Amino acid sequence: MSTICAISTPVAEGGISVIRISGENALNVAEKIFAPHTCPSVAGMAGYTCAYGQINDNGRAVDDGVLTVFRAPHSYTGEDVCEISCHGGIYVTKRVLRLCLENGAEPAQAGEFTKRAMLNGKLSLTQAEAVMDTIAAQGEYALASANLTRKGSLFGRIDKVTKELVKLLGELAAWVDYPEEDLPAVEENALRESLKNAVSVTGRLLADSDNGMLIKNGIDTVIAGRPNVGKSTLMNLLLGYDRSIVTEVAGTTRDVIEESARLGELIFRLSDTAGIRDTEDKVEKIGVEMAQKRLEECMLVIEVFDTSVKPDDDDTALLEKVRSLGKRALIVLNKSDLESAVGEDFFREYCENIVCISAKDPNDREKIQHALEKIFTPENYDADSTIFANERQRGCLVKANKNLTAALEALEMGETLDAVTVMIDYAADSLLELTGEKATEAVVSEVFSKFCVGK
Ligand SMILES: Nc1nc2c(c(=O)[nH]1)N(C=O)[C@@H](CNc1ccc(C(=O)N[C@@H](CCC(=O)O)C(=O)O)cc1)CN2
Ligand SMILES: Nc1nc2c(ncn2[C@@H]2O[C@H](COP(=O)(O)OP(=O)(O)OP(=O)(O)O)[C@@H](O)[C@H]2O)c(=O)[nH]1
Ligand SMILES: [Mg+2]
Repeated sequence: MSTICAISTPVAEGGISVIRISGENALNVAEKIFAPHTCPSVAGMAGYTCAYGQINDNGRAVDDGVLTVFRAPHSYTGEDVCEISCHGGIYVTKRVLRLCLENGAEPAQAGEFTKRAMLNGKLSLTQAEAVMDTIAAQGEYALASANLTRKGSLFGRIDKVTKELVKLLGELAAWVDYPEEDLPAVEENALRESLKNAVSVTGRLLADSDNGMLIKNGIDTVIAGRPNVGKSTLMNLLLGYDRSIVTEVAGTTRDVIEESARLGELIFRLSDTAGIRDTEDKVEKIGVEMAQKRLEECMLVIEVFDTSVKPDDDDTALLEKVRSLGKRALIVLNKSDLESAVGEDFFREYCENIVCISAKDPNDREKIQHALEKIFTPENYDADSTIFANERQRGCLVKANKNLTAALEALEMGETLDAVTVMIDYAADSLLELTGEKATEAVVSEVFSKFCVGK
């Protein structure tokens, strides 16, 4: 395999930059451009050692720097790796990269270091994806999840099910192909139990993947309520700046206003919507329809009520709708600075998460944060098992889960074992694609194309 090189730090001015070289010629390339001061030769350097020295272009000094050596197979990629850290100027960094290219290394493709790590058995495909999640993580939960997956927790869970399915397939194949042999008959009960277990594990992973996506992309949240209750005021409070227009006119917000807010460790993708009510106004009507649609799609509803007036039919309709959709919800009883016309009790039967605030009071932002953290605490969604699924992994899981469910049904209906076998086969394939053990070149390329060069 060729020897590749790339700048592995951001191409921006900084303290130092790292140029990474990987492949069987890595030490030869480094030898040609780096003259160590602190040891006799690059070729003599052991793995996990470094040297201070001079970076040279045909004997002309380019910079002084530090060379770190990793010896195959003990490196990130599993190959010989040399890392040159030079001063962190954009020009000098690119100059060192060019030197590497002129001395026998080839430019790395996006994600190629990690791809090689995978090809050399250092990482599974899901672990490689977790490397990317680690880089993208913007908070403690996201980092913890990515770390779990990188350490192999997702791979381990899938691998266990896959191994069982493959074993099952082996037994089924032997039984179907050589019925005359005196093989132990496939025990239908045992088969059913294995399938049930596989359905449940994949189902559980799918449920967890929602949480993974939620931590990664932000919680898709709709702020709903009838006109004038203070939805836009609340939106602005959560954002910390005035994004939505606030007026005393009912029907002010007509479009869906979307913006991300970070509260503690959680990121919320907030949508401020038009107040839901019957209206003849053409524009407002469209806004109300959009609000209803978003309400059905979202992951969390913040239901806002004006407690200075008695709840009306629109309020009750919203409470009932959210309850019947089974959404995670927070009830915000707003305008607590005014005299109250309705008690908390009225709302409690609809949802247990209730908070009383005045959206005009900046101090009350914290109350909302605490209430939301309670809904999304790690205990409430089992952060330990949170799997950082992305769309690709999710797609594979959905396929596997569907086929396993179908196989189980077929078995219950008394279909032939041939038919059942085909479905288990599909399911196993999807799981092997998930972990990368049987992913096509196209799938692997797609995954790594999302990486940056130098990773
Ligand atoms: N300078 C530097 N820092 C870095 C990286 C790097 O490539 N270079 N990494 C790049 O992302 C991450 C660390 N990744 C690494 C993963 C494995 C090995 C390694 O030497 N593995 C050996 C030993 C394993 C063991 O004993 O636990 C091996 O696999 O045999 C090194 C770095 C983060 N920091
Ligand atoms: N006294 C008091 N007034 C508030 C509070 N929150 C919002 N308001 C006022 O209520 C009025 C309506 O606020 P908005 O935030 O525009 O209400 P909305 O729910 O977005 O209304 P629409 O966009 O029309 O659906 C404005 O005059 C706000 O200043 C509060 O906590 N206390
Ligand atoms: Mg509004």
